Amino acid sequence: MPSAIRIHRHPLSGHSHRVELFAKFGGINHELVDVDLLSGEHKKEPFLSLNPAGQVPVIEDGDTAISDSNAILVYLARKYAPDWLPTDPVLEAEVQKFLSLAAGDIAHGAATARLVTVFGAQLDAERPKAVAKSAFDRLETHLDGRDWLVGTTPTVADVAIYSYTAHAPEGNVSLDDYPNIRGLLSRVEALPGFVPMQSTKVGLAA
Ligand SMILES: O=C(O)/C=C/C(=O)CC(=O)C(=O)O
Repeated sequence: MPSAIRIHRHPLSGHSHRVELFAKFGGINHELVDVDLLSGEHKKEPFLSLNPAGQVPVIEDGDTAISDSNAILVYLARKYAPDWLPTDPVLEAEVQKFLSLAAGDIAHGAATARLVTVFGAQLDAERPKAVAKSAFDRLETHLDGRDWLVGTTPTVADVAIYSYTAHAPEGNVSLDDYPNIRGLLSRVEALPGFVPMQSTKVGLAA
């Protein structure tokens, strides 16, 4: 049996959660390594040798270190759980589109709005809330008549979108107007191996 991959993460980070979630869904042997963001562990050695960008998550798989949550999902799917990443070029491009959405308007929208309430970030929440609403409007329309974002089975796209979308209400972005999105979140939560992200308003600001 290959040795466990190490997932360096923070329990309140949605980027970290998507990697942990996928490791569970893919049945990938892993261990979680908590990074103390409060003390700035991610901005010092030895963490910076793993990821010079100073961000969680990072995985170590043997001698290989990979950062960027979506890059990690693609790596893990290709290596350990290929059913989660289509090889058809059109479907793969569709998956990539949603990974870009997760790294773009979801990160700058719902995730950033949550930074204010959970982590006490000093920024105006109105702009990220508007970005979140625009992204969710598009997702809601896309999901009309679909169970999953791409194709007929769950892919890494659904995992990448899940964490910050499910936790958008923590940033005061309501999901009440988005029944299709709530349906997708419920389907993800019903998959074998699902683990919730820690949900608390006691974050770094506390
Ligand atoms: O790995 C990513 O895709 C992005 C990570 C970050 O932006 C770091 C964070 O701020 C976070 O973990 O939420």
